[in-house]
Amino acid sequence: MENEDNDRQVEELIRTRIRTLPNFPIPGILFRDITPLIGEFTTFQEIVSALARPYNGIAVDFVAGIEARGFIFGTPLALQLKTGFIPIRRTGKLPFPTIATSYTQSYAKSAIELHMDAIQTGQRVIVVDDVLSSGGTAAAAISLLERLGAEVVGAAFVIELTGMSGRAKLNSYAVHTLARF
Ligand SMILES: O=P(O)(O)OC[C@H]1O[C@H](OP(=O)(O)OP(=O)(O)O)[C@H](O)[C@@H]1O
Ligand SMILES: Nc1ncnc2[nH]cnc12
Repeated sequence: MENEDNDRQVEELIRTRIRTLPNFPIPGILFRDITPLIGEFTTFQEIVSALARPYNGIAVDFVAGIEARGFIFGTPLALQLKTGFIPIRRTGKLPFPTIATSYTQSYAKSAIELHMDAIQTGQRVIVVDDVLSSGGTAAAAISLLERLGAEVVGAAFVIELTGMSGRAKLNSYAVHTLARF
């Protein structure tokens, strides 16, 4: 009950603070700008604590964040859960040998990669990003992690765009989102 009240309060906080801009970055996209959520300490802290809540007491080896906005929430989440952090980056940015994949997300095509030594088989990972929309980005990140033998124990997002079927794309994973639009 206490957790449900907390969840409702955090969802309300996000709904009040998020900034919504039409036609960015391309016509037809209603862009959900998370910068007001991180510009103020208590809001940022509430959001990171809410992201962590389902994983408190669960064995997790790493939080993996997806460039760029996934880094903003992923690194404080890793510190809160006392895990290491794995950056999943756009291709060409990581210096050590990598595995890569290309994907389509809501308004662009892109490619991401992961250092080949980032994970040992069986290590338990949570994937984090700011927005779950089509799920293309998160599914690509999960596929890379699983190619290295990771066990993906959850995928956490600050915002879920419910009309975009990202949750259906990730239906074999435990998806945790803080606010739905
Ligand atoms: O569910 P999807 O349709 O895949 O969309 C979600 C992705 O889109 C945004 O990233 P973007 O590619 O704009 O990159 P950024 O984080 O570098 O801004 C967002 O941060 C997610 O990573
Ligand atoms: N509508 C949207 N707003 C912000 N980030 C997004 N990533 C994918 N779709 C998005």
